[in-house]
Amino acid sequence: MTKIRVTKQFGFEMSHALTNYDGLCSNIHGHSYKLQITLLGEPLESAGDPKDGMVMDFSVLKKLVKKYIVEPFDHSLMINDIAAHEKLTELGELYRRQHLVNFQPTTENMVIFIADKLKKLLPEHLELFSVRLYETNNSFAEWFASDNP
Ligand SMILES: Nc1nc2c(c(=O)[nH]1)N=C([C@H](O)[C@H](O)COP(=O)(O)OP(=O)(O)OP(=O)(O)O)CN2
Ligand SMILES: [Zn+2]
Repeated sequence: MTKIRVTKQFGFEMSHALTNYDGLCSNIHGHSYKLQITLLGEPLESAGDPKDGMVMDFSVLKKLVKKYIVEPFDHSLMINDIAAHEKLTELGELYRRQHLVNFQPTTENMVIFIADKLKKLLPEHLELFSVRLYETNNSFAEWFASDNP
């Protein structure tokens, strides 16, 4: 059987701040993130099956990633919870979409977070091959399953 990689691309708008960072990104600012999810698997060989010829139906992958990643992240603020907690909780009461996370919200840490989440949600016969996240047009981080056995 032949293994094939399939990729679906997504976008979301999110703001963040890099707490204690030694530059402008220590301030709250936003990005138009571009996310690419790649799965590895064998195309189904089952004549007559609605999913014949597919590793995973792109529309099923879209629903999954939108529900668990894109929709919660879109138009939200992600902040490291080592930052002033009380003030952030107050802010959260004013603005609902706030993620207090136990990591610095860099592109690197976000791909780790996204990969960990998606691995648990995929059907067993499919492997999450890679996650690529663009923070700007010129900067991205990638997670590869092969680098993290
Ligand atoms: N290794 C990382 N370095 C930086 C990250 C990161 O996630 N990983 N993030 C930032 C900031 O969030 C910042 O918004 C991006 O930094 P910078 O490249 O300086 O931003 P620009 O808008 O100048 O990006 P261009 O692509 O060059 O237009 C900082 N570093
Ligand atoms: Zn940034």
